[in-house]
Formats: sequence, structure tokens, C-alpha cells
Amino acid sequence: MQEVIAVLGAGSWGTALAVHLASNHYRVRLWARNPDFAREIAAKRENAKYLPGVTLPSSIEVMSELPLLLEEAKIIVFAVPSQSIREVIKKTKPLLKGDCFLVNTAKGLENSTCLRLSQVFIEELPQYKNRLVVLSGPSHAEEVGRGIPTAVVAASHSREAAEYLQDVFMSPTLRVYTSLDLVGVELGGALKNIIALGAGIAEGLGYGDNTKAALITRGLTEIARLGVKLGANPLTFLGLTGMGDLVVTAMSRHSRNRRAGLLIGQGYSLQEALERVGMVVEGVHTTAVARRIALSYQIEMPITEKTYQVLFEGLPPDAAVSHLMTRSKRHEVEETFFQRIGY
Ligand SMILES: NC(=O)c1ccc[n+]([C@@H]2O[C@H](COP(=O)([O-])OP(=O)(O)OC[C@H]3O[C@@H](n4cnc5c(N)ncnc54)[C@H](O)[C@@H]3O)[C@@H](O)[C@H]2O)c1
Ligand SMILES: O=P(O)(O)OC[C@H](O)CO
Repeated sequence: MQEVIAVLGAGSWGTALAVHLASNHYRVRLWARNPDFAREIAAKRENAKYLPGVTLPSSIEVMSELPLLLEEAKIIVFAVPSQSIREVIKKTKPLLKGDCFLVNTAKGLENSTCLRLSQVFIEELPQYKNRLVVLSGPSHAEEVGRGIPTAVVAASHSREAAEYLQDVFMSPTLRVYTSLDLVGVELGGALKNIIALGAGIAEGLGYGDNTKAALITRGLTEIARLGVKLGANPLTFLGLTGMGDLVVTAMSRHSRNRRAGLLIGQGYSLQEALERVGMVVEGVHTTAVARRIALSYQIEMPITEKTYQVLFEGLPPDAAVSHLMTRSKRHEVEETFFQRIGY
């Protein structure tokens, strides 16, 4: 019999990962904090609110009692929004046995501290530093839940931990690579949501594929600029958790960030857009945090800045695009910057 894996968070991603891990023959327990919601999913064998149309195999136990859920769990997968990660770690902390592995799948930065989420884990649970793995990459729940071929990255401070979780998640439909560049992997996963919001806004304004391609590629430049400053390997941003996730989030019909941007571009307020999407839109907090970091390091992030002004300062979306288009002229490749850092 395979190990028990606890998945914390019965939203779209937690549910899709639970289904995937069950198909890899693990004994999966899925945690929904609301007992009625847990009972509903268990009875229907479907998470109709967050992942309709995907059947949960009978081997997945859905529950709301955390102590029961974590009993025997060898691997604990966190799939709640980034701003809830610390709260859920704190709840989990007294129940951990010591020899389990922790997997973070949330993509964001903590608003109150500007920390990457692995830093939040390590602050709360320093003894788990080498048992913590971040799973990231272009992976929409709606596709992973249906077994559509997908490739992701397992990143960790520990090669052994990354390789262990690579084996756990790997399947004929989910290909898993490993990485030791936690900074690059986490920043790529978090910051792409800002650009996806921007791409959605451009689409909502009625602009075309050229505009989106420009936002994606120039967006990647500013993500890498900040990432390198914070210690990431620039090549990580060309990989699955960088370019890969940026492309899928900016382009996919499943993306919550793109959808929220689309609604804002069409004239809805931020609040209205979030209500209509009805699931977490990580890019909103991330835009505010990334802008704060960029200002403190004096890193130029024009798309992030304009997205911030649209979301929080009432800048009309068409004016934001116009500001970006009429910035002072420059070279595309910032040779001096990359030479300075040795690449
Ligand atoms: N949905 C995807 O395709 C996908 C893919 C990869 C990564 N992610 C990341 O996974 C994270 C979760 O996203 P999602 O799409 O599943 O969100 P979601 O909105 O579909 O679901 C979030 C779930 O977390 C629960 N939750 C929120 N706060 C909680 C708390 N304090 N305690 C317990 N439960 C809480 C909600 O009730 C809900 O069930 C995000 O960081 C997202 O970026 C999502
Ligand atoms: O649907 P989104 O925009 O939250 O994106 C989900 C994942 O991060 C895609 O890899």
C-alpha cells in the first residue's frame, strides 16, 4: 500500500492534485476547512464549485478534521491561496510528526512581509527546510484534473527532496523536472500572474495578439530583472516556471488572472472582476508586493507599475497601454545589465 498524502485546500488546484495523486495510487486525503463543503464533495464525488466535471475516485477521503487528515501523512501538499499559507502552516504545525515532506503549490508573495512562500514556510518551520518542495509550472487544474499532458518543476533546497517528490508526482500525463533554483522558480510562478492580468486587460480593451506577445516578452524581461536582483538564475525564467507558466497564464481560457484582467479591460471594477471570477486571483496581491520590492531595489518594472495603477489607483486601462507604448526609446537587450551579473 502506498503512503498517505494530505492535500490542504479543496479549491480547484487541491482537488486536481488529489485526483492526480490518487491516479498514481497514493492514499489521498483532501482537506476542506468547511465541514459541509467536505461532506458535499465526498457525497457527490465531485467538487462542483471549483472543478466541475472531474470525478473524484473513491480512494480519496475528503474531510475537514485536520488532526485526522494529517495522521499517517507522509507528504503534505499545500494548495490554498498565498495569503492563507502562513495561517494554514500555523494550524498544521502542532500536528506534524517530523519525518514528512511539505509541498507548496501556491504561487504568490506574502503581502504583509514581501516574502516568497518558501521563506514563509522556513520562518514557521525551519526544521523542514530540506523537506520542503515547491511545485510550479504551467498547469491548470482543469487540465491536470482530466489527465491532459502537462510538465512542471519540483524545486527545493535539497536535491533528494526534489527528486523524491518528482517520483511521487511523475506519471505518463504529468512530467516533473527538478530544480535547485527556488528563488527563480517561485518568482517566475508568482510574477507571471501580474503579466497575465495585463494581457487580459489588453484583450478586454480589444487589442490583438501582437499586444499580448509584446506584454509577454517584455513582461518576462522585467520578471527576470527583478529575479536576478533577488538571486535567481536567469535561465530559470526561460523554463517551465518562467516563460512556460507566463504563456499559459496569459493565453489560457482557464486562467483566473487573465479572466480578471479581461473583465477589467472591459470596464468592470477590480471588485466586480474578482466576484465574477469567484476563485483566487493571485496576481492582485502580487502586483502590490512586486511593485513594493521593485521600488525598494530601484528595479524598472513598467508593466507591473501600470498594472498596479490600473488595479489600485484608477488609471484607465487604455491610458496604461498608451503610457507603456510611449515610454522613452531603448535597446531591447540590456547587455550591460546581464554582463554586469556575469551572464
Ligand atoms: N487552479 C490552478 O489551476 C492552479 C494551478 C497551479 C497553482 N495554483 C495555485 O494554487 C493556489 C490555490 O489556487 P486555487 O486555484 O486552487 O484557488 P481556488 O480559489 O480554486 O481555491 C482556493 C481554496 O482554498 C480555500 N482556502 C482559502 N483560504 C483558506 C484558509 N485560510 N484555510 C483553508 N482553506 C482556505 C478556499 O476555501 C478554496 O477551497 C493559488 O496560489 C494558485 O496560484 C492554482
Ligand atoms: O488560473 P490562474 O491564472 O490562477 O493560473 C493558474 C496556474 O498558475 C497556471 O499554471
